[in-house]
Amino acid sequence: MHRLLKRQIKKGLGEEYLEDEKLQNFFTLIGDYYVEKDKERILLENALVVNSAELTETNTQLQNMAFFDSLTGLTNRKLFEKELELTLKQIQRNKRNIAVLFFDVDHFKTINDTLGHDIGDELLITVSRTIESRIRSCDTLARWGGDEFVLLLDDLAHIDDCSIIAENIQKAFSEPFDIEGHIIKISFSIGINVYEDGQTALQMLKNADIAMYLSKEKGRDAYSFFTSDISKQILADQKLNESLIKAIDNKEFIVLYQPQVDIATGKITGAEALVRWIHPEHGFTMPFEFIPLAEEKGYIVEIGVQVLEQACIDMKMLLDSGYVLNNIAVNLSLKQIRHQGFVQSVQNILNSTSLNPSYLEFEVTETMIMKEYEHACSVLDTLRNLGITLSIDDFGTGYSSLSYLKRLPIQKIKIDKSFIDEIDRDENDVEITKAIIAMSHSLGLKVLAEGVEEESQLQILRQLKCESYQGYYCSKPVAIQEFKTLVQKQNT
Ligand SMILES: Nc1nc2c(ncn2[C@@H]2O[C@@H]3COP(=O)(O)O[C@H]4[C@@H](O)[C@H](n5cnc6c(=O)[nH]c(N)nc65)O[C@@H]4COP(=O)(O)O[C@H]3[C@H]2O)c(=O)[nH]1
Repeated sequence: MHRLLKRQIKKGLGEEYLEDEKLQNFFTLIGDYYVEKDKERILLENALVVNSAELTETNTQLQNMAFFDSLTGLTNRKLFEKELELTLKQIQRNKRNIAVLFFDVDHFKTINDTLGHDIGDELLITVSRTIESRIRSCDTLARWGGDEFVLLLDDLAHIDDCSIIAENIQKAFSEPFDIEGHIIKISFSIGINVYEDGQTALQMLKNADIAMYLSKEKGRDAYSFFTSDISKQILADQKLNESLIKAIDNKEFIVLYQPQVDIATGKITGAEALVRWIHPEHGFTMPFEFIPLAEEKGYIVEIGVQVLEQACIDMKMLLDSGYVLNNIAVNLSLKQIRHQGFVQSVQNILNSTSLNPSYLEFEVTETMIMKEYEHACSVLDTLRNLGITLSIDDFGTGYSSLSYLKRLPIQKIKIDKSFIDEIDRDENDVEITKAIIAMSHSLGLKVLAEGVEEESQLQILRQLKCESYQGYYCSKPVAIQEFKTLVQKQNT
């Protein structure tokens, strides 16, 4: 027992209380709690002013403060940890299945920021009551902090019951809630750790938290079980994240160029700029290995600036050296379009590199535009007004809706590689490609076919009056020097 406590118990309540086991436990816990919170002294004095008749009531109040969350009334973190430790001790003697579930409310910050903290608080109370209504009395639900909750499932008949309970809870949140007139729909990212021999309370909680992050990566509104593979994956992601931050500072990215070819003349008319990362340890790293994380974390905004700058510098150099080319195409991500300073940074790069905007083309995908249609349209209108060309990448894999195409300030459609792969064997692909080309032409748009690898594919595209293509048939993406050689060879 804490020395100060001992002294105060002796002074306030008498020596005999020192032997009271219940009281010792109670005070030790309270002492622990407030030592952490730096409020030990105040609470101890409060606790010891009481006489024995008042002790029970004061105990209850103090216990409430120390072990329960004041907003939701749920068990708090401290008590949950103690209960979990106790349960783990019990299962050494009496074997049974237990699991810890870690819950995080998806996008809670947005709700708090937009609707205010009072609504956020009400929502957390509703969340608590709703989860409570879906669990058994032997389970313990606690508020971990902020918008995080933990659940201890005790005495599970079968491990699979964890999934059933998680799905049941998800189902309880499938309909929106009415919080003081605001209709709010929420979901959870859930991580599950099923107890395995030797695990400590801390490990169980940490593992459930790691599994919760996997659910976030899956796109939220999901539950995931902890496995040692996940742990490796999360560690690898953390490492990738750290090296990506360094890569931006150290400018470790290079830009390759894939030729775009006029089908009628066979001449290279432009190129698509494709980023590569020269990782200091792993070397040449392809976009699929880092672009998804860069998009998720928002680093794509800075990487995009570096790629755009390099592409504009190289295009200007090519034009100044006498190469006859029409365009340099650069991929855009949704995060870039959303970024407030994006249009200004494009303007700055065009100014500093002195590239005429009519040579620059931005590629956007249908899916990206549909996610934020109004805002995307307004940014694309501004870019178009600067004189930049806009094209739709991966066409045919998203919405492919005529009405939205009509509204967008685009000049070119890039037919997705998946329609070209078997165009020389599959009549359906020929029909789809024919329809896309006819529709694009009727809207006054040019068409480029992606992923052309064979002469037989090119022949069909020629018959279908597709203007240009890109693909390994001409060249893989190459460094600027090699691109220059290709243009010299092909265009003379
Ligand atoms: N098998 C095969 N593949 C072909 C052929 N022709 C082209 N490709 C590949 O198809 C991808 C075309 O780029 P994308 O659709 O814009 O798809 C790009 C784009 O979405 C993204 N990406 C690349 N660079 C950037 C960038 O600077 N910014 C952003 N936001 N995304 C980028 O990464 C994706 C993949 O880029 P890459 O790995 O360079 O892969 C490139 C290219 O190498 C072919 O004939 N056969």
